[in-house]
Amino acid sequence: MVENWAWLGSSLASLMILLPMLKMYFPHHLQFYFAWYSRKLLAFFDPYLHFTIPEFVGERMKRSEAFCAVEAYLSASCSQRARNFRAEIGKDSDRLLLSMGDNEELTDDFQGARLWWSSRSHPVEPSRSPWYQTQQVERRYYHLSFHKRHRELVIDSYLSHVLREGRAVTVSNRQRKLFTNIESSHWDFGFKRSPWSHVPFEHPSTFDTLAMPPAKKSDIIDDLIAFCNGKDYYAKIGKAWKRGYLLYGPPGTGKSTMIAAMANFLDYDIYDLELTAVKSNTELRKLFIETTGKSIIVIEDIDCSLDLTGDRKVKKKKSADDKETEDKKNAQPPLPPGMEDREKNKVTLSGLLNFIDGLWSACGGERILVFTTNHVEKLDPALIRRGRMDKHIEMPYCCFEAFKVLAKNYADVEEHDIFGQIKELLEEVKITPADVAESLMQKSEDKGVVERLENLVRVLKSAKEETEKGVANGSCSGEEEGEIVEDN
Ligand SMILES: Nc1ncnc2c1ncn2[C@@H]1O[C@H](COP(=O)(O)OP(=O)(O)OP(=O)(O)O)[C@@H](O)[C@H]1O
Ligand SMILES: [Mg+2]
Repeated sequence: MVENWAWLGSSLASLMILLPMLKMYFPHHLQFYFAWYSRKLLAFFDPYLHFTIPEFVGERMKRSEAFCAVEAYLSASCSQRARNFRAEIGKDSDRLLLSMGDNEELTDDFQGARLWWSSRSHPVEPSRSPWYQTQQVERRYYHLSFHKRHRELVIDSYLSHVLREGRAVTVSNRQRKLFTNIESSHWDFGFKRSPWSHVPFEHPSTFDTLAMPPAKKSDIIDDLIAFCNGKDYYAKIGKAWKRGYLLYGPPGTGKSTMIAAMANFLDYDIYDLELTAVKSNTELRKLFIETTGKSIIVIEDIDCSLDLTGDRKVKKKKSADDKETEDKKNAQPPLPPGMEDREKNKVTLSGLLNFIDGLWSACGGERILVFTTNHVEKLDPALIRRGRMDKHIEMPYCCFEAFKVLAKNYADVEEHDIFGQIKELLEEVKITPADVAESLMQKSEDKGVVERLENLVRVLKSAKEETEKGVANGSCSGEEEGEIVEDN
């Protein structure tokens, strides 16, 4: 019975939509009366309310965000219950996205209310405007019916539930991207080109394959989970929903690998910001505004990116040296025009600090900032203080626990007699996970597990000899406790 009412209601609603197309056949005054009376009739008999969500909206016929969210929301139940599908290849994706086919109907239950969704389409009237001609022959829309006693529930809760869930499905279906900034001379906002270019993000690193002490790893995972579930908490404490991580340690200890693992864990995009290609603080802000939520913004090797370290000191010293500098400048010939711009336009420490936690940093929400460095001691304390870089993570040399992860990944071995010897050597020798991984890597078919473990023992022994030789000669190998090895 209920279904019959819903059917009657939705049929009359469809008639309303089709009415404009009947204008060719009905005189204008009749069209008006017909529509008016049928609406009255519908309201009198039909206890059901109806929503229509068209695919394209606005003068420019943009695809409606609400339509996309509903489509994604219904795609989950559609793959299980529908008999008639539409399948499309998602943008930048190699997956088929399923949606309801024409005239397909689905029911949905929400907090005790039953709702009916259907997918419809109607032919497109040819445009009279010579400027706007569309290629489409039909226009799709979703139709929702429910009993009027659920009006408040649907308007207050159900529709936001559909939007939220639909957006979440869209995020998980999307092909994640790795962005990099384009030189500003190639930016073209007139044609709505972004200052970022991108490729699909396909790095396979995960926290399972990341070699580091387990306690440290689970601490980072817990921190990430708390961040991505913390929308309400951040709002409550009045803090922008973002978190900064500083990853520091010698080359080859897995800083970049960790960033990829973080992105895969959280299902985020990555914006890899090449700071040396950014000419000014204004450009930096523009780049930031063009990033989206659910992303990690990375600045690798922050100590090498720009001369950010001395900026504040320079400012302080400046007043004392002002006169002297001014005199020197006056004595020198003027810089050529291009060079003058370069001198003026560069990213400064205060520009970068603004980028991290100024007013603009709150736009978009749900963003993680990661800085990496081999030389943490060179960074200005203002740049990495808690609140800007909230969590400092040292990426250490390879310990036995980390080795076990690498042995499992690279050689498929979890326990072996040689492990004892390796454990002792790792306690005496500083070696990066990258070097251990290289020794364990299978380079030819005939190299078995034992050969690869023995190869690692050889590498560790020769590293130990090197260190001992260095100590005997009284020369420092540059690898004292806590010291960071120079990247040659
Ligand atoms: N902790 C680790 N866990 C798993 N693999 C690692 C780890 N550290 C290094 N590797 C391996 O070594 C290679 C180099 O690591 P990665 O590029 O992450 O080092 P990095 O710390 O970013 O070095 P750099 O400071 O030179 O940028 C990676 O491709 C990865 O295979
Ligand atoms: Mg790196």
